[in-house]
Amino acid sequence: MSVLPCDSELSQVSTPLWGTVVAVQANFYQVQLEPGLKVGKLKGEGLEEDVPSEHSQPSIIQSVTLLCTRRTRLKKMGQRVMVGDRVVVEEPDWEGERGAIAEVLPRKTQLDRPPVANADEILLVFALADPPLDPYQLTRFLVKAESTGLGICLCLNKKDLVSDEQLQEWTSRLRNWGYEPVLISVHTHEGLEKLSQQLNHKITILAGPSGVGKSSLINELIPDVNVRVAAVSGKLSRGRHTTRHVELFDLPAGGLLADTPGFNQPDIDCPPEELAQYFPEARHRLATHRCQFSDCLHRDEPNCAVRGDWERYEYYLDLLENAIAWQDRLHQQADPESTMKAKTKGKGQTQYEPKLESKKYRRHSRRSQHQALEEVYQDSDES
Ligand SMILES: Nc1nc2c(ncn2[C@@H]2O[C@H](COP(=O)(O)OP(=O)(O)OP(=O)(O)O)[C@@H](O)[C@H]2O)c(=O)[nH]1
Ligand SMILES: [Zn+2]
Repeated sequence: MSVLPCDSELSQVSTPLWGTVVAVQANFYQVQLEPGLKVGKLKGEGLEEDVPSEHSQPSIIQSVTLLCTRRTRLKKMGQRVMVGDRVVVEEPDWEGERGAIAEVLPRKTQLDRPPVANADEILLVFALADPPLDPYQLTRFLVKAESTGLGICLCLNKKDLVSDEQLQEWTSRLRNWGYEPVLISVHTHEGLEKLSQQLNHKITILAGPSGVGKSSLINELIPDVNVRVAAVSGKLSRGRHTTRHVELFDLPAGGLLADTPGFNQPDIDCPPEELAQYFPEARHRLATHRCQFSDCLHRDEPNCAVRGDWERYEYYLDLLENAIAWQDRLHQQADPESTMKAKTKGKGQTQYEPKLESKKYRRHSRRSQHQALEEVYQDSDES
């Protein structure tokens, strides 16, 4: 802990203290205080105990983390405290490194999976090779990232494993999708400086499939963290059961990075009519042209502005089925009888039978239904 005397800023002596929640463990919150002022002197550094008086010296305290509880009042209000929350801390116990969260500031953004408040950006990491870059999987991740409304930084790692031609091909292909990838190699350090600049002073959520080098990248960006790295083959991916545990790491140049295994298998759980907005190619088309029908799903409707020969249109159609399946499931959960029709049997008994699926969303492939089921199981597994 560094303590810098600073007489000139006496007027700013800070109670309450402000901080950012960097980790949540049961009912405890690690709050990293913003560099600020404290009246008094620190024990254990040859200084006497904290006794505020007119002779007390104010000190700037940098990078102090306090283990905090949440004030009962917040609990009663049902105020949730999330990683990334900006909070007011009261009653700091400097020696015991404890405190109490008295207030949560309004959130700029909020993600529920993973649970992170105030994130600015998603850093989506894929590898150019080993594992091979799969455009469909990349699209799923991109759509999921787009649906959060946060900024997206697409980063392609393992540049050292591919030829210049392949790099060129991927770059121009992704530009056509609407993305400008940052090409890096954690092994050779290429591109890392540019990437670090991109992350400065932001809360960034790291996402990407297993084996692409996320842990290696964290270790490189934050040298004292030491996140486990393993060979691609024979390694269990970081388990789903840690999904809800999110921690923010301090980036040396300012900014926080959240490592979130929970993003490894993105489900497409958005309303079908929103999906096109998550494809930059479709977004651009809709910015200049209109479909004939305002509720067009851009499949086979006449005079559709989105349908066309852009590369990912087939992926759009596929993910649309996922989104429709998700919405059907949601309707079913909300009102189980809505997908059943009543049939009167003899003796006045009523029995429910499944209705045909609603007209508008009738085209389900076996594949999307199968995926939907998998997702249901995943969800129940996690809760
Ligand atoms: N050739 C090459 N290999 C890399 C590079 N970055 C990481 N790797 C290797 O890729 C493998 C996987 O790296 P990890 O950092 O564990 O990948 P991860 O994304 O954290 O994987 P999960 O923990 O499963 O999510 C390791 O063997 C790394 O040494 C790179 O730039 N070039
Ligand atoms: Zn359309």
